[in-house]
Amino acid sequence: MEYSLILHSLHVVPSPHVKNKLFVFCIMLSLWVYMIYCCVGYCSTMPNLAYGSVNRAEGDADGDNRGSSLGASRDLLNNESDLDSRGDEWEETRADAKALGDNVMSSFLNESESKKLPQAIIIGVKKGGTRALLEFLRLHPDIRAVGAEPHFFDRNYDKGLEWYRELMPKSAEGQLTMEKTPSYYVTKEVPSRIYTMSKDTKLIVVVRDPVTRAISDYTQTRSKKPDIPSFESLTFKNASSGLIDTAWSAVQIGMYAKHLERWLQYFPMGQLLFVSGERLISDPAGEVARVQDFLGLRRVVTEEHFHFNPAKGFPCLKRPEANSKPHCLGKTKGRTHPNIDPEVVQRLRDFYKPFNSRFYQLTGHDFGWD
Ligand SMILES: Nc1ncnc2c1ncn2[C@@H]1O[C@H](COP(=O)(O)OS(=O)(=O)O)[C@@H](OP(=O)(O)O)[C@H]1O
Repeated sequence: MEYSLILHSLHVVPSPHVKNKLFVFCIMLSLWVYMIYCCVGYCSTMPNLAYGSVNRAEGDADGDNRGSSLGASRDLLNNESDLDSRGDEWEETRADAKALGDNVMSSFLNESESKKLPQAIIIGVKKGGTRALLEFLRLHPDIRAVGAEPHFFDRNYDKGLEWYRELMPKSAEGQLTMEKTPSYYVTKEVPSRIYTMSKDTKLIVVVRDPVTRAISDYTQTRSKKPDIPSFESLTFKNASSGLIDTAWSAVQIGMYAKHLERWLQYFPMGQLLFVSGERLISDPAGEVARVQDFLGLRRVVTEEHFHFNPAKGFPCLKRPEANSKPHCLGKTKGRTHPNIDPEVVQRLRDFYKPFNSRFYQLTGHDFGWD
């Protein structure tokens, strides 16, 4: 009896009324799923206001160097930088994890998006303002940028171009792919390697007064290793000679002309853009306009995207369309510098003078550091 009932129920044919209800339910369900994917996809193609996540993560990352996801660190100039950049990578990788999630969703709908090798790279300089520039540019809808520093051309070159491409976010036709790794500018092997990838790569360098840059570099190292010797003693080869120690990376990076000459063996001057780190703070919209022009993009990021925060002393980002609070970079950007003996500062100024003059001559631009 039970057996025949089961058989009967298996062969029950739903009435037309039930069929209609099922049909409508299926349509509603598909529409609902489609709308959710649309919303997520739309969000990921909006200008990327990653500041919030960078900001939060920076607070956590300060003084903590765990979690570098981009391979073993190796700095060709000075080991201390390994420690420095790992902290940055950690905070930036978290911002990227979010971007990656967004990418997965948006590409679900847009099959035409693909990962591309970067057509433009911010190659330096360390402590010049590279993070600020990249975050400003990420507001542009035609730019897709990886937040973490890939260090492909200096530390991870043996992993191959496919490894590098995989790190990039997906981009649609007409969008530019970018990355920033400030150590590229001073690493001997990098110009030829980028040239081998593509001789058309656009190169952006954020430069800043080399003396302030050196102090900023030292401040970052000291925040991780409080016991290092004083800036004054590291500046000189030894106390008695009074000779500047050009082997110290904090000093060496600021000899911009010397490094530029290496790049010019591979790339014409017109393929490099030098952004003033000072103007990036005093007139961010002006500097970003130059960068957008250089990249051949519409001037989308403008004055209305910046808000100067007097407490922080730096411009922060805002989205004019949303009435949201401006987002500033975290506390690892814009640190208070220690007071340095003015005599040592002057010695460094004198040391950099010929390098600066040569740099102004090569770039055709006086950055006003002297
Ligand atoms: N908008 C904004 N907010 C905060 N900080 C800003 C900004 N614009 C430029 N800067 C300057 O950027 C300096 C850090 O440079 P980088 O991002 O190139 O550093 S790093 O090489 O990636 O570690 C950082 O250096 P310090 O002031 O020495 O911390 C800042 O002076």
